[in-house]
Amino acid sequence: MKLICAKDYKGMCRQAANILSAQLIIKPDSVLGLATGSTPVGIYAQLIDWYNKGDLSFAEASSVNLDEYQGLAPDHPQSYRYFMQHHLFDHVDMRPEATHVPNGLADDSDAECKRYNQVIRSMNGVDLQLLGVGHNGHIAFNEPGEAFELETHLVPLAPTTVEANKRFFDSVDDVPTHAYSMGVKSIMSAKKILLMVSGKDKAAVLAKAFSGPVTPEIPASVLQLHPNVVIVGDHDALHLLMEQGGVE
Ligand SMILES: N[C@@H]1[C@@H](O)[C@H](O)[C@@H](COP(=O)(O)O)O[C@@H]1O
Repeated sequence: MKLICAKDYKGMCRQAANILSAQLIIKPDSVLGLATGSTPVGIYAQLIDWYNKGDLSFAEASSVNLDEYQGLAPDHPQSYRYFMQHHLFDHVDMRPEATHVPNGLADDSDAECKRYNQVIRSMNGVDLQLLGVGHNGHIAFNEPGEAFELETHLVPLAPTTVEANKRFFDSVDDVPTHAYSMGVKSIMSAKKILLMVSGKDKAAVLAKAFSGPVTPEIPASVLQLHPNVVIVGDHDALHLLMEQGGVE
């Protein structure tokens, strides 16, 4: 596990964008596992900037997103499909048919999970998986207590996750109660994982995840078992983990 500590959010986004763009330069047809949330907004902005300067192309790449709220249409401003269009896809040369996000409006949730697993399998593995972490240690929408062997599944969101995400909606009642999420097993099959963490409020969970035991109660702790993880964060998020010496 490698730890990169930047002084602030801007610096960490630049470092993370360096890693993702190096991946695309070395392997232009990379399969990128992409994430949503407020943390990755800055890496996408940096990548768009480099794309506009002609330094980067997504033309041969494809992508698979971690999750999507059940019940939200792709053009709903809080859907993760909308987020990806708005923060990345609409601004770069990624082929629209090469971008994949679960369908929040699927009638049959079991069939949608199977379809999405099939999409992931047909891509022969994710080359680089971008990840954030929730305050309770969730990765994608894998909430505490969920089995590590799950692939894409429908998740009832933890009350703390609904609470944390209500800032994006008009009221807490508008936050969907369920989401489609890649499972821990799908995430762990990526060849490389780039975990981004920012802010003081993530410091405690990060330290628990990487200097404590591997346990489904803190889903991010499973990343200790992955052979190729880079954590990129700002000092606010990483200082506790570094003090505890949790990462060699
Ligand atoms: N499903 C997403 C996660 O993929 C994300 O990592 C988490 C943290 O988001 P933020 O980066 O806004 O703190 O929020 C959501 O629950």
